[in-house]
Amino acid sequence: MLIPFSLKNCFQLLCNRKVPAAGFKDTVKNGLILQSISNDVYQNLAVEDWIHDHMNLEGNPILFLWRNSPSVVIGRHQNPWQECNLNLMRKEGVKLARRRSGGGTVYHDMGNINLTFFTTKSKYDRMENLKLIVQALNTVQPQLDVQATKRFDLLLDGQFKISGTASKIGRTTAYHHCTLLCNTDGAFLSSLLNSPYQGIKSNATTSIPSLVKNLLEKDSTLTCEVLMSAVAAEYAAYHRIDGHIHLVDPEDETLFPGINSKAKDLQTWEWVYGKTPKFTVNTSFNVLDGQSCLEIKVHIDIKNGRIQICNIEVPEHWLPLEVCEKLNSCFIDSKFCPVETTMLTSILLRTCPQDHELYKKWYILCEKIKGIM
Ligand SMILES: Nc1ncnc2c1ncn2[C@@H]1O[C@H](COP(=O)(O)OP(=O)(O)OP(=O)(O)O)[C@@H](O)[C@H]1O
Repeated sequence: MLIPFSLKNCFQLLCNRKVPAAGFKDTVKNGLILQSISNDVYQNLAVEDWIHDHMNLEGNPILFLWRNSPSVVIGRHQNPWQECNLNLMRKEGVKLARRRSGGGTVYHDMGNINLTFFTTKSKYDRMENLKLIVQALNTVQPQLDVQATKRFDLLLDGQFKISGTASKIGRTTAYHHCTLLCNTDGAFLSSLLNSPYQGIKSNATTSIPSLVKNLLEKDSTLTCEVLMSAVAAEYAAYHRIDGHIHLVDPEDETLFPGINSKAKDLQTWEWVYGKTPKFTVNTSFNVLDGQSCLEIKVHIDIKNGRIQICNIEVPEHWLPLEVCEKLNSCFIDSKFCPVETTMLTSILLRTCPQDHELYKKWYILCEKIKGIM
């Protein structure tokens, strides 16, 4: 008996089943195309996690299309302080997300499409997916010169990056996700992906900056909507599946049981900042001492996003050693993150020296150090 087609049927049958139910193959027609109705980066990344963890993709590849409100997305093994301007992001309300896949940092906004290709591990093939995108682009605009590179980027006119790739390979399933720049704010992208922090040393993966360009600059008809439809049509033709794009709500627990807790996990400080590979900061700054300038040196070791060692070197005549050591120890175990500095501020204020002059110096140093977090 053929089961009437509904997305919920598909999901229930594909979840945790080694073999699709009898008749089901005809129903799902060997694959699905989904599009998120949410523009929240954490919710959309949670859909990826959920599909990766729960679905049987044997013979049933899935294409997931999604877009986000302004967000910077770092790779699994990256250091956000090295990759982006966190202060600017906070000021402008740009979200920071750490994805589960490796690779470099990309900027998402509503002018950027994200495409996730889910397959079994054995069917995972990034070049095949990129060729499919190129084919879709050529269908809507045959004059476009787009090539896939060995690094799995897509280049326009041989030099401008329009797509970056990353992937996650699990025990049985895998996904390849990539971006596609249609009409992104390029100037904003550049300023956000420019770290102002000095003196960071780490083994984290570093991004490889490229010149980027929007497809819309080449042809004003190449909007995100047009490109999403074109890729979906190409995908359907390639896999010989129903080309209908199913809209999904990443908050729908009846479709994705447990998904909201996945989205919550992706937003935690422990995941976004705490997963940063250990790193050190060696920096210095000047403070005024009457008419002259004093150099203050700072060395900080950070592990799991928390300060393990903090050494502030100040000329003793300016701030007595015992006061400086007290300040160092206040920073130990605090989260290296400006969002968390309100808590740190209260600790620092509770422990600051009573003496008015010392208090002023203590305060200047605290503000300078918080500025590098
Ligand atoms: N949405 C985007 N689409 C394409 N390129 C982007 C986008 N956002 C930023 N970029 C460019 O890509 C650079 C990062 O590229 P990088 O190769 O390090 O990472 P990636 O493309 O995510 O993945 P991978 O490291 O796996 O290739 C950024 O510095 C910027 O020049």
